[in-house]
Amino acid sequence: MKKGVLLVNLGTPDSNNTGDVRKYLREFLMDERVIDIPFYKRWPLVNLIIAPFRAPKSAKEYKKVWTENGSPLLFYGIECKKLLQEKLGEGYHVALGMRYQNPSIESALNELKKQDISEIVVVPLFPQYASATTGSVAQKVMELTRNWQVIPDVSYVQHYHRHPLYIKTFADIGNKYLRSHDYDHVIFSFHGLPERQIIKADINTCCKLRGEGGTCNRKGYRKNTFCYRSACFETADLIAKELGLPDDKYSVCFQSRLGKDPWIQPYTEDTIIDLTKKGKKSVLAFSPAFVADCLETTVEVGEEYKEIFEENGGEHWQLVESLNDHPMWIKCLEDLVKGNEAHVPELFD
Ligand SMILES: C=CC1=C(C)c2cc3[nH]c(cc4nc(cc5[nH]c(cc1n2)c(C)c5CCC(=O)O)C(CCC(=O)O)=C4C)c(C)c3C=C
Ligand SMILES: [Fe+2]
Ligand SMILES: [Fe+2]
Repeated sequence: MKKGVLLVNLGTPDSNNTGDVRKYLREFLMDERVIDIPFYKRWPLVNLIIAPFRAPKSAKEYKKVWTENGSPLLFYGIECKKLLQEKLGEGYHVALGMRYQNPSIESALNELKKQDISEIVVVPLFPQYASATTGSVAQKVMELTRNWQVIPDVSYVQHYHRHPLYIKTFADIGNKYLRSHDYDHVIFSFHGLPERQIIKADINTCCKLRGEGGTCNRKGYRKNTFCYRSACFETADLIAKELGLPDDKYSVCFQSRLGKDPWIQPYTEDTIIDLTKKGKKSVLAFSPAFVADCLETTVEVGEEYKEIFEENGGEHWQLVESLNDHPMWIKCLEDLVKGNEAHVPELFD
């Protein structure tokens, strides 16, 4: 019998046309774990306001990242699936599903069902746990498998922001830039989340106890590995340690806010403006919540934040590209599938 592996990323539109982008946004944002408000409020907000108004603007941005291979998020997903399959060999069958749009998680599970599979390891392509991403993937897999005649043994990789190979791969890619230019500062810009969502996930009270709108920043936050905000700060500290960056040489911030509710802070835009006020002229920007390049890295960090930096007096802005199909990242995926205990680096002991 083979072991099944289900790689899952967020998903991307089928094409960069406004219609497909609108369809994608509707499916994505109607997920109750993403916009976590009651259905009767979510439906009009998504279908009558956000999706129709955002789709044309987003389609323009998707056109900028689209390549001859389509969306990079999907392209690198397919590459990772192929390379991981080669690495794992015949005892495994690797399938790829997207939480929203295509290839769907349902199609990937059906592919696995046709194999002689005894168990499935689900690897969400999100290093830091969030209910909106990892949680949503787990819920979908449970919904889809609950009526199978033979329910497989399914396990979930919940987070891997501490995995040394994930950390080292980002450091390796970043080092390429650090060796060739003397940067004044480094930023780690993570995808944001509504503040209320991390409060809801606050199983160890790390956010609530730290006050200031529920913050749990910096040292001593290691207990709750399911707090997205904590995990982001820890990720940045681990990459910075690997790069040998002193504390005052890097900042952590959160991008991609949607809507008017407070999201986790500091916001990337504010951090950039702050840095320019402090006279920082050259900045290297990591975006480690993403394991593949996508709209949020290439356009948002690589172009939009660069513009803000330059408008405010900055001179040199460089995005560190994502893990994509880096061999050390594929090795990390192999470790995650095989349940190899990641050595947890001791940061603060
Ligand atoms: C890295 C993990 C991600 C978290 C956490 C996340 C939460 C989250 N996102 C939105 C709204 C949007 N996100 C969009 C794009 C997008 N988001 C992620 C990942 C996470 N999202 C990725 C990988 C991408 C890029 C997809 C691609 O095809 O390139 C978008 C759509 C883009 C746009 O129209 O500008 C929206 C909208 C919310 C509300 C949320 C948490 C609640
Ligand atoms: Fe997102
Ligand atoms: Fe927290």
